[in-house]
Amino acid sequence: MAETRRTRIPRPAAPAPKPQPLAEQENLPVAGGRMKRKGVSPNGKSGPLAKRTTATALTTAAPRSAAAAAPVSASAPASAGDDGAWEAVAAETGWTPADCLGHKLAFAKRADAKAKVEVLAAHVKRLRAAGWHLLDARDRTAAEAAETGARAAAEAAGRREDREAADAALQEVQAQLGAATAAAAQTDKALAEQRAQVERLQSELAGARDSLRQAQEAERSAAAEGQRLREQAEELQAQGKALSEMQQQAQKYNAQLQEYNARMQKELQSANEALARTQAEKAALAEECAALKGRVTALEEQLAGVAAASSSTEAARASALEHASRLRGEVVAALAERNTANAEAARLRGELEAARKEVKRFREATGKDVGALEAEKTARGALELRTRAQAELNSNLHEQVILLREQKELSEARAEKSTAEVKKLTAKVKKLEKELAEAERKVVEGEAVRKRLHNTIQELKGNIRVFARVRPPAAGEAAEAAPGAPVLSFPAAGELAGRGLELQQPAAGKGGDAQAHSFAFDKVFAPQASQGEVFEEISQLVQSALDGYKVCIFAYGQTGSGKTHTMMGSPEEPGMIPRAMDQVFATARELAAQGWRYEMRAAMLEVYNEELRDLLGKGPPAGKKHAISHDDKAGTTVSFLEYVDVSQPERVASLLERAMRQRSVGATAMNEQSSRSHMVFMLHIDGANEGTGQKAKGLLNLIDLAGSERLSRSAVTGDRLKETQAINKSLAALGDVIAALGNKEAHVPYRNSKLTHLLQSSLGGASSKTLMFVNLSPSLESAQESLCSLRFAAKVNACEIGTAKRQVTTGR
Ligand SMILES: Nc1ncnc2c1ncn2[C@@H]1O[C@H](COP(=O)(O)OP(=O)(O)OP(=O)(O)O)[C@@H](O)[C@H]1O
Repeated sequence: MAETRRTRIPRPAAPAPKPQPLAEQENLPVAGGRMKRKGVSPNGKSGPLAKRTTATALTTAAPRSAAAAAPVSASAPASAGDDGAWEAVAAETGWTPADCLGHKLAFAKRADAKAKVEVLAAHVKRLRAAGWHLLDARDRTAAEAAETGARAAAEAAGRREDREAADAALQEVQAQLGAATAAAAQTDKALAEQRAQVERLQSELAGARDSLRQAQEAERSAAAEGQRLREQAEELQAQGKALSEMQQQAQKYNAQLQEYNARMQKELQSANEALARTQAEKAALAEECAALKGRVTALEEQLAGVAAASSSTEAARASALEHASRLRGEVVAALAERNTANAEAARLRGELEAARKEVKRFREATGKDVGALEAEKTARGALELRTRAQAELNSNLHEQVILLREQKELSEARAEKSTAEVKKLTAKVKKLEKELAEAERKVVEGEAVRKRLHNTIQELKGNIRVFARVRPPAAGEAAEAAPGAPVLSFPAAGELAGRGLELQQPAAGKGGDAQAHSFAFDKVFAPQASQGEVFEEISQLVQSALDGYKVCIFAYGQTGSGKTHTMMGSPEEPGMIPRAMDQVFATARELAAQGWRYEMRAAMLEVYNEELRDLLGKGPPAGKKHAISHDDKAGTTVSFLEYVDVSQPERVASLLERAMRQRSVGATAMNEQSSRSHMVFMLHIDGANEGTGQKAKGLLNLIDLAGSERLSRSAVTGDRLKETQAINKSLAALGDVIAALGNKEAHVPYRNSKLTHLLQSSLGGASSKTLMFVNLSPSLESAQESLCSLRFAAKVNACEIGTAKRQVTTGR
């Protein structure tokens, strides 16, 4: 039909669509209908649709008979169509163009030739309309094909350009990455130098502080010694003064005593003399009295003789009377003399009595008698001796005072020297402190640069990273796929050194070939890598939690591949969790110098058979369950979960021990101590900077996942089978979440497992950073499991999750 039409009315041939490469066709975007509807070719010129319009115009312009349709057989539809109006024919007959082409004409038996010709002409018109219609359809299809081809070519060109631009951007990013890495290395070096300088300055400062402390101590002890000596000297001086006063007083008293003694002796002597004189006078008077008594007696005898003789003679009596009167005169005189002597004796007796009284009075007044005076003398002698001794002591003390004064002067000189040294040291300390402050400022600046670079590198590398770690072979464990071909090997040089890993899968049967599978990750740790080396690589990530990021580090791998060893480790070789805690505390202490204060709360729980279990607390009350909730402000919370304040680092070790004891441990055919649950350590970090008013809210999740082995291999039944199914389900859910994040899907199936629901805010959120360890056993019998783990890890590694933003708020 098309060909027939082409002979009658030549139509411009539509350009054949260019065949497109399959890949490009596959890559065609679904959009494009808009251009088709508008009838504009992708290059902007008139496209096939325009051509079709031209062809239609030609057809319309062609002379066509307008004969009316002749009646045909009763079975044929009535013809009323015209040349170009297939739609009219179709409306009239209800045919499709194929019906029309396949229609057989049937004439009425008695129809004459004219009628037949008319029927024929009418059918020819219908056929022509059908032909035109089919040609139009072909043209349209060809035009659409051409349009699609052109658009595909344009889009392919666009995609090529995009790819080239992407390549250029990638190169630029790689160059940036290189530059950033170099800058980071330089900064690290500068930081290390600054740290070394700070350490040197700190040690100098510590030395200077020690010397200063020593000097200050020496100064203090010298001052104390000086003070003690001064006090001693003052005491001695006071003692000396008191002693000299005492001595003076004693001397004065002594002199007084001596004076008094002399006076008393003089008085005693005069009293003794007076006594002796009085006694002598008394004796003389007694003698005179006795002599006078003898004379009186003799005179009385004479008188008696005279009186006797008077009787004999009167004359004699007169003379005798005369003599008697004379004698009487003499007696009177003698009596008067005797009275005088008696009066004198009485006076002397009175004097003696007075002298005695005086002596008595003196004795009473002094309480001393001669013996006492002797004792006084002896005491005075002793006093003199003491005085002499005191004088000696005094002179000794004086010498000591001089000595102490000299010592004091020496100490003062030393103290002055020390003070000068202290001043010098203080100035040095001040200088060192200034240098230290400067160095610390530089460190702070370096720290800020480090953070920036770390985050830039992290952004460039993507916020989900994968590290592979292969444990050493256990005793008796075969680790070769074929002689000399280890199951897991590591490229020692080239681009993949430190990042590449090759797995040799043993031949399936005899004569088969071993298969090699190559993988590349962000980092690969060979069996000899120590815990410290591994931690070194994640320390920056751990640091991010203090900077306000939500960090999630988990260990994935089959049972017995070294997950628990990597995350928890042993007391001899502590794993990532204890090391991370140490680093967090150490860094928090360092950041305190920049005004940061942190509050840290830890919780530990396990996800066992899709149930949460608190490893530190008692768990929910009977009939209740732990419930997970996420809130922008409060972050992730789990009801009835015990959060422990770990601002004191000493508490962490015992917490980890407690949690590990509580963790569900069961035995499988793979590992006698296989952990059958996912263990999650959560550390909430709330930081506030007093100086700047900044606040940072970070979260560190460290997860030891349960073993990922396949059911067939772990040979478990019953409860263990249920456990393994639950583990596999949650691991699959974790993979799905990561894949959905990587594909930027609108819905991320966090709620498909308790583990992913719990980690929702830390996986793929705006401020989250994720690292996965894929732990591998080097054993031959684990090769298949290792391959599964590596494939899972490779899928995770291929995901690119958006740029993380730290949760820092400013302002008070
Ligand atoms: N890097 C390593 N260096 C030395 N020994 C290791 C290393 N990794 C693992 N091991 C040892 O291998 C054994 C199994 O390791 P581990 O218990 O950590 O495995 P796992 O993956 O946690 O197993 P499960 O999933 O059953 O808990 C342990 O005895 C552990 O000490």
